[in-house]
Amino acid sequence: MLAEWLDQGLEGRPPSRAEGRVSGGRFRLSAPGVLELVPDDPAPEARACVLSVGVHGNETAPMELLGEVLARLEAGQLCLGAPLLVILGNPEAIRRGERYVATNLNRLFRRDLEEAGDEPDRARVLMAAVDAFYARHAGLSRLHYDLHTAIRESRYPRFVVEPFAEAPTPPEQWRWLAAAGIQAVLHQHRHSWTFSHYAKHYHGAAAFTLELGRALPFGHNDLAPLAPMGRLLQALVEGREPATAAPGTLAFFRAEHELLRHSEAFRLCFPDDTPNFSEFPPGTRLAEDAVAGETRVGETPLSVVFPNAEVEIGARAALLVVPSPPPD
Ligand SMILES: O=C(O)CCC(=O)N[C@@H](CCC(=O)O)C(=O)O
Ligand SMILES: [Zn+2]
Repeated sequence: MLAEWLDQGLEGRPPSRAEGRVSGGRFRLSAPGVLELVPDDPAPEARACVLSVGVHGNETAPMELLGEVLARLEAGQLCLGAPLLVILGNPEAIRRGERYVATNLNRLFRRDLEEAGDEPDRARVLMAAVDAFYARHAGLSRLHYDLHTAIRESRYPRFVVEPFAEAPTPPEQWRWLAAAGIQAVLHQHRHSWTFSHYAKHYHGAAAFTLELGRALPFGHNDLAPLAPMGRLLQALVEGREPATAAPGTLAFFRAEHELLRHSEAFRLCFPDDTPNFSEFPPGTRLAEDAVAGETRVGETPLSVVFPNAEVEIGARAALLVVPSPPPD
Protein backbone atom coordinates (compact mmCIF):
# COMPACT_ATOMS: atom_id res chain seq x y z
CA MET A 1 0.00 0.00 0.00
CA LEU A 2 2.74 2.52 0.92
CA ALA A 3 4.93 2.01 -2.13
CA GLU A 4 1.67 1.87 -4.09
CA TRP A 5 0.72 5.22 -2.51
CA LEU A 6 3.89 6.69 -3.93
CA ASP A 7 3.18 5.24 -7.41
CA GLN A 8 -0.44 6.39 -7.34
CA GLY A 9 0.63 9.85 -6.27
CA LEU A 10 3.09 9.95 -9.14
CA GLU A 11 0.41 8.85 -11.61
CA GLY A 12 -2.30 11.15 -10.24
CA ARG A 13 -4.57 8.28 -9.16
CA PRO A 14 -6.41 8.52 -5.83
CA PRO A 15 -5.00 6.11 -3.23
CA SER A 16 -6.86 2.84 -2.73
CA ARG A 17 -6.84 3.21 1.08
CA ALA A 18 -6.58 6.32 3.23
CA GLU A 19 -5.40 4.57 6.38
CA GLY A 20 -4.14 1.25 7.62
CA ARG A 21 -1.41 -0.58 9.54
CA VAL A 22 2.25 -1.33 9.00
CA SER A 23 4.58 -3.30 11.22
CA GLY A 24 4.88 -1.30 14.46
CA GLY A 25 2.24 1.34 13.76
CA ARG A 26 -0.37 2.89 11.54
CA PHE A 27 -0.55 5.25 8.60
CA ARG A 28 -3.00 7.84 7.34
CA LEU A 29 -3.14 10.00 4.24
CA SER A 30 -3.70 13.43 5.71
CA ALA A 31 -3.72 15.38 2.40
CA PRO A 32 -2.94 14.53 -1.24
CA GLY A 33 0.68 13.43 -1.34
CA VAL A 34 1.02 13.66 2.45
CA LEU A 35 1.35 10.43 4.42
CA GLU A 36 1.63 10.36 8.20
CA LEU A 37 2.90 7.29 10.03
CA VAL A 38 2.60 6.91 13.80
CA PRO A 39 4.34 4.15 15.78
CA ASP A 40 2.49 2.22 18.48
CA ASP A 41 5.49 2.74 20.78
CA PRO A 42 8.05 5.34 19.71
CA ALA A 43 11.60 4.04 20.17
CA PRO A 44 13.71 5.86 22.81
CA GLU A 45 15.85 7.48 20.09
CA ALA A 46 12.90 8.42 17.86
CA ARG A 47 12.78 11.82 16.19
CA ALA A 48 9.69 13.39 14.61
CA CYS A 49 10.86 13.05 11.00
CA VAL A 50 9.64 14.89 7.93
CA LEU A 51 10.95 13.25 4.73
CA SER A 52 10.05 15.09 1.54
CA VAL A 53 10.72 14.27 -2.10
CA GLY A 54 9.51 15.72 -5.40
CA VAL A 55 9.44 19.36 -4.34
CA HIS A 56 10.95 19.62 -7.82
CA GLY A 57 9.04 17.29 -10.12
CA ASN A 58 11.97 16.14 -12.28
CA GLU A 59 14.17 15.01 -9.36
CA THR A 60 13.34 11.34 -9.37
CA ALA A 61 16.15 9.49 -7.54
CA PRO A 62 14.91 10.56 -4.07
CA MET A 63 11.40 9.29 -4.94
CA GLU A 64 12.84 5.91 -5.94
CA LEU A 65 15.00 5.79 -2.81
CA LEU A 66 12.15 6.64 -0.45
CA GLY A 67 9.89 4.22 -2.36
CA GLU A 68 12.34 1.42 -1.54
CA VAL A 69 12.31 2.34 2.17
CA LEU A 70 8.49 2.40 2.25
CA ALA A 71 8.37 -0.94 0.42
CA ARG A 72 10.61 -2.48 3.11
CA LEU A 73 8.36 -1.09 5.83
CA GLU A 74 5.33 -2.48 4.11
CA ALA A 75 6.96 -5.89 3.67
CA GLY A 76 7.63 -6.06 7.43
CA GLN A 77 11.41 -5.82 6.93
CA LEU A 78 11.37 -2.59 8.96
CA CYS A 79 9.36 -1.87 12.09
CA LEU A 80 8.01 1.66 12.52
CA GLY A 81 9.62 3.24 15.58
CA ALA A 82 9.31 6.99 14.92
CA PRO A 83 6.56 9.35 13.75
CA LEU A 84 7.07 10.17 10.08
CA LEU A 85 5.56 12.67 7.72
CA VAL A 86 6.30 11.57 4.15
CA ILE A 87 5.64 14.22 1.53
CA LEU A 88 5.40 14.18 -2.26
CA GLY A 89 6.10 17.86 -2.75
CA ASN A 90 4.67 18.91 -6.10
CA PRO A 91 2.53 16.06 -7.54
CA GLU A 92 1.50 17.93 -10.70
CA ALA A 93 5.11 18.81 -11.54
CA ILE A 94 6.08 15.16 -10.86
CA ARG A 95 3.43 13.94 -13.29
CA ARG A 96 4.74 16.36 -15.92
CA GLY A 97 8.37 15.46 -15.16
CA GLU A 98 9.17 19.16 -14.75
CA ARG A 99 10.95 21.16 -12.08
CA TYR A 100 7.79 23.19 -11.46
CA VAL A 101 4.57 24.13 -13.21
CA ALA A 102 4.21 27.90 -12.79
CA THR A 103 6.75 28.91 -10.17
CA ASN A 104 9.47 27.30 -8.04
CA LEU A 105 7.70 25.74 -5.03
CA ASN A 106 10.95 25.72 -3.09
CA ARG A 107 10.98 29.51 -2.68
CA LEU A 108 7.47 29.81 -1.19
CA PHE A 109 7.75 28.41 2.34
CA ARG A 110 7.03 31.54 4.35
CA ARG A 111 4.14 32.22 6.68
CA ASP A 112 3.41 35.64 5.18
CA LEU A 113 3.08 34.16 1.68
CA GLU A 114 0.41 36.10 -0.21
CA GLU A 115 0.78 34.80 -3.77
CA ALA A 116 -2.13 33.00 -5.44
CA GLY A 117 -1.78 29.93 -7.65
CA ASP A 118 -1.28 26.18 -7.53
CA GLU A 119 2.26 26.21 -6.17
CA PRO A 120 1.56 28.83 -3.48
CA ASP A 121 -1.54 26.80 -2.49
CA ARG A 122 0.58 23.66 -2.31
CA ALA A 123 3.16 25.45 -0.14
CA ARG A 124 0.35 26.43 2.27
CA VAL A 125 -0.91 22.81 2.45
CA LEU A 126 2.61 21.55 3.16
CA MET A 127 3.39 24.21 5.77
CA ALA A 128 0.11 23.38 7.57
CA ALA A 129 0.91 19.64 7.43
CA VAL A 130 4.37 20.21 8.93
CA ASP A 131 2.99 22.54 11.64
CA ALA A 132 0.33 19.99 12.65
CA PHE A 133 2.78 17.08 12.60
CA TYR A 134 5.37 18.72 14.83
CA ALA A 135 2.58 19.92 17.18
CA ARG A 136 1.28 16.34 17.51
CA HIS A 137 4.74 15.06 18.43
CA ALA A 138 5.84 17.99 20.55
CA GLY A 139 8.00 15.96 22.95
CA LEU A 140 10.39 14.69 20.27
CA SER A 141 13.40 16.23 18.55
CA ARG A 142 12.47 17.46 15.08
CA LEU A 143 14.11 16.56 11.82
CA HIS A 144 13.42 17.39 8.17
CA TYR A 145 15.33 15.98 5.22
CA ASP A 146 14.17 17.48 1.92
CA LEU A 147 15.62 15.21 -0.76
CA HIS A 148 16.60 16.64 -4.15
CA THR A 149 18.95 16.07 -7.06
CA ALA A 150 20.94 18.75 -8.89
CA ILE A 151 20.77 19.88 -12.50
CA ARG A 152 24.55 19.70 -13.03
CA GLU A 153 27.50 17.50 -12.25
CA SER A 154 29.24 18.35 -9.01
CA ARG A 155 32.73 18.13 -7.56
CA TYR A 156 30.80 16.71 -4.61
CA PRO A 157 27.95 14.65 -6.13
CA ARG A 158 26.19 14.30 -2.77
CA PHE A 159 25.97 17.40 -0.61
CA VAL A 160 23.58 19.18 1.73
CA VAL A 161 22.47 22.77 2.03
CA GLU A 162 22.22 23.79 5.68
CA PRO A 163 19.56 26.52 5.79
CA PHE A 164 20.25 29.78 7.60
CA ALA A 165 18.39 29.99 10.94
CA GLU A 166 18.90 30.73 14.61
CA ALA A 167 18.67 27.07 15.67
CA PRO A 168 22.10 25.41 15.73
CA THR A 169 22.50 22.11 13.89
CA PRO A 170 22.92 19.22 16.37
CA PRO A 171 26.51 17.93 15.90
CA GLU A 172 25.37 14.32 15.46
CA GLN A 173 23.96 15.37 12.08
CA TRP A 174 27.48 15.74 10.65
CA ARG A 175 28.38 12.22 11.81
CA TRP A 176 25.15 10.75 10.38
CA LEU A 177 25.51 12.56 7.07
CA ALA A 178 29.17 11.56 6.72
CA ALA A 179 28.21 7.90 7.27
CA ALA A 180 25.39 8.30 4.73
CA GLY A 181 27.84 9.21 1.97
CA ILE A 182 27.36 12.98 1.99
CA GLN A 183 30.55 14.68 0.81
CA ALA A 184 30.01 18.40 1.40
CA VAL A 185 27.95 20.86 3.45
CA LEU A 186 26.95 24.32 2.24
CA HIS A 187 25.86 26.73 4.96
CA GLN A 188 23.36 29.34 3.73
CA HIS A 189 24.16 32.91 4.77
CA ARG A 190 20.59 34.26 4.69
CA HIS A 191 16.93 33.26 4.77
CA SER A 192 16.03 31.39 1.61
CA TRP A 193 12.35 30.35 2.20
CA THR A 194 12.99 26.79 1.06
CA PHE A 195 11.12 23.85 2.57
CA SER A 196 14.02 22.80 4.78
CA HIS A 197 14.51 26.41 5.87
CA TYR A 198 10.84 26.43 6.93
CA ALA A 199 11.32 23.49 9.32
CA LYS A 200 14.49 24.96 10.78
CA HIS A 201 13.42 28.60 11.01
CA TYR A 202 9.87 28.11 12.33
CA HIS A 203 10.24 24.81 14.19
CA GLY A 204 13.89 24.56 15.23
CA ALA A 205 14.22 21.26 13.35
CA ALA A 206 17.54 19.79 12.27
CA ALA A 207 16.84 20.39 8.59
CA PHE A 208 18.68 20.14 5.29
CA THR A 209 18.15 20.17 1.56
CA LEU A 210 19.97 17.03 0.44
CA GLU A 211 21.35 16.93 -3.12
CA LEU A 212 21.71 13.27 -4.04
CA GLY A 213 23.36 13.25 -7.46
CA ARG A 214 21.94 14.50 -10.74
CA ALA A 215 18.33 14.93 -11.86
CA LEU A 216 17.50 12.14 -14.32
CA PRO A 217 14.19 10.64 -15.56
CA PHE A 218 12.61 7.69 -13.73
CA GLY A 219 14.39 4.44 -14.50
CA HIS A 220 17.73 6.13 -15.27
CA ASN A 221 18.97 6.51 -11.70
CA ASP A 222 21.81 4.48 -10.24
CA LEU A 223 20.71 4.07 -6.63
CA ALA A 224 23.90 2.18 -5.60
CA PRO A 225 25.77 5.32 -4.38
CA LEU A 226 22.67 6.18 -2.32
CA ALA A 227 22.65 2.88 -0.38
CA PRO A 228 24.23 4.48 2.73
CA MET A 229 21.62 7.26 2.58
CA GLY A 230 18.94 4.57 2.33
CA ARG A 231 20.32 3.03 5.54
CA LEU A 232 20.14 6.41 7.31
CA LEU A 233 16.48 6.76 6.26
CA GLN A 234 15.74 3.22 7.47
CA ALA A 235 17.28 3.98 10.87
CA LEU A 236 15.11 7.09 11.17
CA VAL A 237 11.99 5.08 10.27
CA GLU A 238 12.79 2.54 12.97
CA GLY A 239 13.73 5.21 15.52
CA ARG A 240 17.21 3.70 15.81
CA GLU A 241 20.38 5.74 16.25
CA PRO A 242 21.85 5.92 12.71
CA ALA A 243 25.39 4.80 11.81
CA THR A 244 28.03 7.47 12.33
CA ALA A 245 31.37 8.35 10.70
CA ALA A 246 33.99 10.94 11.50
CA PRO A 247 32.82 14.23 9.94
CA GLY A 248 36.40 14.89 8.75
CA THR A 249 35.36 13.50 5.36
CA LEU A 250 32.91 16.40 4.84
CA ALA A 251 34.03 19.55 3.00
CA PHE A 252 32.37 22.65 4.49
CA PHE A 253 31.45 25.78 2.54
CA ARG A 254 29.47 28.89 3.27
CA ALA A 255 27.52 31.06 0.85
CA GLU A 256 29.11 34.44 0.34
CA HIS A 257 26.82 35.98 -2.30
CA GLU A 258 23.62 35.12 -4.05
CA LEU A 259 23.69 35.94 -7.75
CA LEU A 260 20.20 37.09 -8.81
CA ARG A 261 18.75 37.32 -12.29
CA HIS A 262 17.44 40.87 -12.62
CA SER A 263 16.56 41.01 -16.32
CA GLU A 264 15.77 39.04 -19.48
CA ALA A 265 19.26 39.93 -20.67
CA PHE A 266 21.03 37.91 -17.98
CA ARG A 267 23.80 35.45 -18.81
CA LEU A 268 26.39 33.42 -17.01
CA CYS A 269 29.89 33.84 -18.44
CA PHE A 270 30.96 30.22 -18.05
CA PRO A 271 29.80 27.05 -19.83
CA ASP A 272 26.41 25.55 -18.97
CA ASP A 273 27.96 22.25 -17.96
CA THR A 274 30.27 23.76 -15.31
CA PRO A 275 30.04 21.41 -12.31
CA ASN A 276 28.83 22.63 -8.91
CA PHE A 277 31.66 23.81 -6.60
CA SER A 278 33.90 24.80 -9.55
CA GLU A 279 36.25 27.51 -8.30
CA PHE A 280 36.98 30.75 -10.17
CA PRO A 281 40.04 32.93 -9.46
CA PRO A 282 39.93 36.65 -8.55
CA GLY A 283 38.87 38.89 -11.42
CA THR A 284 36.86 36.24 -13.33
CA ARG A 285 33.72 37.65 -14.91
CA LEU A 286 30.86 35.40 -13.75
CA ALA A 287 27.68 37.03 -15.03
CA GLU A 288 26.24 39.92 -17.02
CA ASP A 289 22.83 41.46 -16.45
CA ALA A 290 21.10 44.38 -18.16
CA VAL A 291 20.10 45.81 -14.77
CA ALA A 292 22.82 44.69 -12.33
CA GLY A 293 25.76 44.95 -14.73
CA GLU A 294 28.59 42.46 -14.49
CA THR A 295 29.57 40.31 -11.54
CA ARG A 296 33.25 39.52 -11.07
CA VAL A 297 35.11 37.51 -8.47
CA GLY A 298 36.70 39.87 -5.91
CA GLU A 299 39.96 39.23 -4.09
CA THR A 300 39.00 35.78 -2.80
CA PRO A 301 38.34 32.87 -5.17
CA LEU A 302 34.68 31.88 -5.36
CA SER A 303 33.05 28.56 -6.18
CA VAL A 304 29.73 28.41 -7.96
CA VAL A 305 26.79 26.22 -6.88
CA PHE A 306 23.40 25.79 -8.62
CA PRO A 307 24.24 28.02 -11.60
CA ASN A 308 21.11 28.46 -13.72
CA ALA A 309 20.62 31.41 -16.05
CA GLU A 310 17.07 30.28 -16.89
CA VAL A 311 15.51 31.03 -13.50
CA GLU A 312 12.59 33.44 -13.15
CA ILE A 313 13.50 37.13 -13.04
CA GLY A 314 14.25 38.09 -9.44
CA ALA A 315 15.26 34.53 -8.54
CA ARG A 316 18.62 33.08 -7.54
CA ALA A 317 20.78 32.22 -10.55
CA ALA A 318 23.73 30.87 -8.54
CA LEU A 319 25.23 30.71 -5.08
CA LEU A 320 28.81 31.92 -4.79
CA VAL A 321 30.54 30.07 -1.98
CA VAL A 322 33.84 29.83 -0.13
CA PRO A 323 35.37 27.03 1.98
CA SER A 324 34.65 27.39 5.68
CA PRO A 325 35.98 25.73 8.83
CA PRO A 326 34.00 22.76 10.14
CA PRO A 327 31.50 23.73 12.86
CA ASP A 328 32.64 23.24 16.50
O1 LIG B 1 20.90 22.04 -9.49
C1 LIG B 1 20.26 23.07 -9.35
O2 LIG B 1 20.57 24.13 -9.92
C2 LIG B 1 19.08 23.12 -8.41
C3 LIG B 1 18.95 21.96 -7.47
C4 LIG B 1 17.94 22.33 -6.41
O3 LIG B 1 16.78 22.17 -6.65
N1 LIG B 1 18.43 22.89 -5.31
C5 LIG B 1 17.59 23.43 -4.29
C6 LIG B 1 18.43 23.94 -3.17
C7 LIG B 1 17.59 24.49 -2.06
C8 LIG B 1 18.39 25.19 -0.98
O4 LIG B 1 19.05 26.17 -1.30
O5 LIG B 1 18.29 24.74 0.17
C9 LIG B 1 16.75 24.57 -4.87
O6 LIG B 1 17.27 25.32 -5.70
O7 LIG B 1 15.60 24.71 -4.46
ZN1 LIG C 1 15.52 20.41 -6.31
